[in-house]
Amino acid sequence: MNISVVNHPLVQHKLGLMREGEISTSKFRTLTQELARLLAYEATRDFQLETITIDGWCGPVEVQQIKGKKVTVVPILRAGLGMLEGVLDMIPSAKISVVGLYRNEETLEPVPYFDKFVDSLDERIALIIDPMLATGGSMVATIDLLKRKGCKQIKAVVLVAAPEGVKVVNEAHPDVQIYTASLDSHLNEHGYIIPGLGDAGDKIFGTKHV
Ligand SMILES: O=P(O)(O)OC[C@H]1O[C@H](OP(=O)(O)OP(=O)(O)O)[C@H](O)[C@@H]1O
Ligand SMILES: O=c1cc[nH]c(=O)[nH]1
Ligand SMILES: [Mg+2]
Repeated sequence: MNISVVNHPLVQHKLGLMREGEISTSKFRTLTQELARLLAYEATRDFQLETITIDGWCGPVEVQQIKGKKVTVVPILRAGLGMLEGVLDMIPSAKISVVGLYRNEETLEPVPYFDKFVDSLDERIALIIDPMLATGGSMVATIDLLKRKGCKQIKAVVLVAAPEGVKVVNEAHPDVQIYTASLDSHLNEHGYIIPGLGDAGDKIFGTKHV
């Protein structure tokens, strides 16, 4: 399976804090951004470097810089917005493409309602961000959209993934690597990840799930 579970102690500790049932909106939001930063760090580990010479304080000095990688970060609305600032902290020059999808709570199918992509997607690596990968429908739909626009290099960064969703993404798009803080147990009968985090969008935005 194309999945990297980031087992760094900071990641696991912060994820543990997020699982608290009565967590406040403010704490959940802060931890989402912190985890997004750490997962972005891992998801960019294979970016290549090149050596260049710059004018240093005592003359020319060789330094390393990331080689020709243009990045677009792709938050899936709404909940993906909760990770955006954290990822941009690590990749400040990234351009942002937005995909709006919500999951129909009865059919569990993704319903598209918005998209806006940056240009030159064929030259960019896309980092899709969404806290939850449940059935995988929303992630597959987003990857489909990006590929249709010419994007060739795509990674998915999620806080928590369900095995069912990972399988769906792997089967549809075996070239897409998934980075996550946890591969959880399973989905319940409503398509929620167990143990999961509950409804991440509602927790980030402070809306009540009824
Ligand atoms: O893997 P899937 O089964 O497709 O489910 C995951 C999707 O569901 C959630 O979004 P939701 O539909 O709740 O929208 P929201 O972000 O607006 O709350 C989550 O943020 C993912 O986008
Ligand atoms: O567990 C889940 C599944 C979908 N969306 C969420 O926010 N949480
Ligand atoms: Mg939601």
